[in-house]
Amino acid sequence: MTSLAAHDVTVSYSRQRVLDRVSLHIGSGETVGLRGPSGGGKSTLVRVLALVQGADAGHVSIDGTWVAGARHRVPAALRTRIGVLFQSPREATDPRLRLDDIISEPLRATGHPDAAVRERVTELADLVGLTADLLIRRPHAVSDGQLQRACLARALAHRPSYLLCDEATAMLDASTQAHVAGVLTDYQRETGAGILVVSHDHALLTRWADRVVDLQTQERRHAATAA
Ligand SMILES: Nc1ncnc2c1ncn2[C@@H]1O[C@H](COP(=O)(O)OP(=O)(O)OP(=O)(O)O)[C@@H](O)[C@H]1O
Repeated sequence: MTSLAAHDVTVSYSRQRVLDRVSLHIGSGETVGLRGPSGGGKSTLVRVLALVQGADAGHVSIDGTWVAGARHRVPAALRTRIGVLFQSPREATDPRLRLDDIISEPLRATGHPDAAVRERVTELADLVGLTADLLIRRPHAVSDGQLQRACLARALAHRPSYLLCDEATAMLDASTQAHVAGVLTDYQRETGAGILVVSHDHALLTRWADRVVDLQTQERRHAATAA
């Protein structure tokens, strides 16, 4: 099965071990929920899976290709197969950029020509429901929900095979939350993408995910094995 997977990933910050031999896989077409206590390392695991943060031990594989190291050593062709959506769109965007520039960032970074970028931005804006008048505004002039839609468009820019959603709908009102979930579900149906949904909201996870992984339970299992 094709999958994005963490294999025995361990991460510590100073002396604090945040992830201890954590393994998790997200199969193509599958939606996996991830829950765990606050500060338990969920966002750290997302960054490791997104290939933007290295692990102290263990590694990540994407469709059978094993990856080691942090972002700068990972080829763009692998990185662009993973899209990430974070909780706070304001922290995840440059306040000086217009929404259309935010959406086009990953395409420009990989050297797409201007005409192709413009065409793809229009397509993505349509997909997430952003009108032309919103695309020329900067983050301060749009709502959190509108900005999160731009972040969703940016996450989909390279048509990723895997999408990691880190509390991505937690700050949104119910209707924007449903819209974002709908766009992701449609995208998954069309492309067979695998999706990881990190959330504290148990009801949301059981409604949305095919299976739910509890980070704490997984780490306790290791502790029991080691004892
Ligand atoms: N770059 C960093 N440097 C030092 N400590 C960090 C760093 N990033 C995270 N931490 C710490 O690691 C622990 C795990 O953080 P992380 O954000 O991964 O957990 P989380 O499960 O996503 O938490 P939450 O559910 O509250 O968002 C926390 O104690 C956090 O303070």
